[in-house]
Amino acid sequence: MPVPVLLVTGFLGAGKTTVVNHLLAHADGRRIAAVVNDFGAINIDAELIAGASDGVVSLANGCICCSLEGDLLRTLSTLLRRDPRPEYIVIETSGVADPADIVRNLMDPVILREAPLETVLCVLDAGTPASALEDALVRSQLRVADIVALSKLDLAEEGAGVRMREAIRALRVPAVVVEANHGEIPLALLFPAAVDRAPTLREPGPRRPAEERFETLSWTSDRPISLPRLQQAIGRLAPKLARAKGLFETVEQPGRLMVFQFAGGRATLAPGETPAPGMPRTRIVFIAELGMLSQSELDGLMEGCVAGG
Ligand SMILES: Nc1nc2c(ncn2[C@@H]2O[C@H](COP(=O)(O)OP(=O)(O)OP(=O)(O)O)[C@@H](O)[C@H]2O)c(=O)[nH]1
Repeated sequence: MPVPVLLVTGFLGAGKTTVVNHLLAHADGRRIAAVVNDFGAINIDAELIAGASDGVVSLANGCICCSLEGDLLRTLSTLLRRDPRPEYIVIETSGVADPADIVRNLMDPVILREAPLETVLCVLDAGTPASALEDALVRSQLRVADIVALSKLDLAEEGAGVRMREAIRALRVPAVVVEANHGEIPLALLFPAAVDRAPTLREPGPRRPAEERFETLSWTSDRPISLPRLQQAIGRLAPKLARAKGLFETVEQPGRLMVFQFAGGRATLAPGETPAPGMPRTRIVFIAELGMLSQSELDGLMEGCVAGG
């Protein structure tokens, strides 16, 4: 039996991991394998994806639309050889990935037969400004979508949903648009009931490598972080950042990890798990357009956040 693949795309911080997490948490016993690609050296997303019924495979330190394309195909082959075989495979791309290249790779005849690309889901922050919808990467992510999930409607202005639907229609995106409240999308929509039909052949657009536009810097430490100092540092870094996320222990609440997210100009903190032995207590990745942020500037600001720093 072929294993249908769901490809989840969408810009940095749009809400892809939230959708994948929701999907895995509502798998109802279905074996769903997740392949998660974080562009940086540390794959925070793989750690944030909990409750995966058939394991999470993490692809880090590169982008599956650029340098890791071979890794993706090898990973899929390995997943297909698992016993028992997964019933579904979800691939979460990094927010900087142009899915056109991934779709092209998934059109490989063997993969298409064994793990056909069933659905491409693009998660779109409902608060995305009109100008950002003109961005070539965002357009490419939208253009390959079968379904566009509008996230963060709870944070967006009134009427944002209607405006986004109109904007998507104006871009001639041939997708079904749904609302995803904190990642809530019915599984049946993403993996329609198995029908005996040939997989859809797709014609992706031109290549646009993500690694030429964004870079990921990371910062790790074994010392806890002072929250007020971190807030100050993030305030200074914010204008340069496209996205940041990480896990850290605070001076204020030792022994417990906090999950830090910076997306769409908004920073949030949520309680996380207890720190795993052997892992640095603080791991944060920062994604910026090339040349916007240097490692030395980042190190300087972040070193100032640790206790006694
Ligand atoms: N209020 C609100 N927050 C949301 C919603 N969906 C996602 N978020 C938050 O948005 C932030 C980014 O969500 P992620 O799911 O990590 O985004 P992502 O697209 O996986 O991010 P990258 O993989 O780094 O590009 C997190 O803090 C989420 O909790 C939503 O519907 N409402």
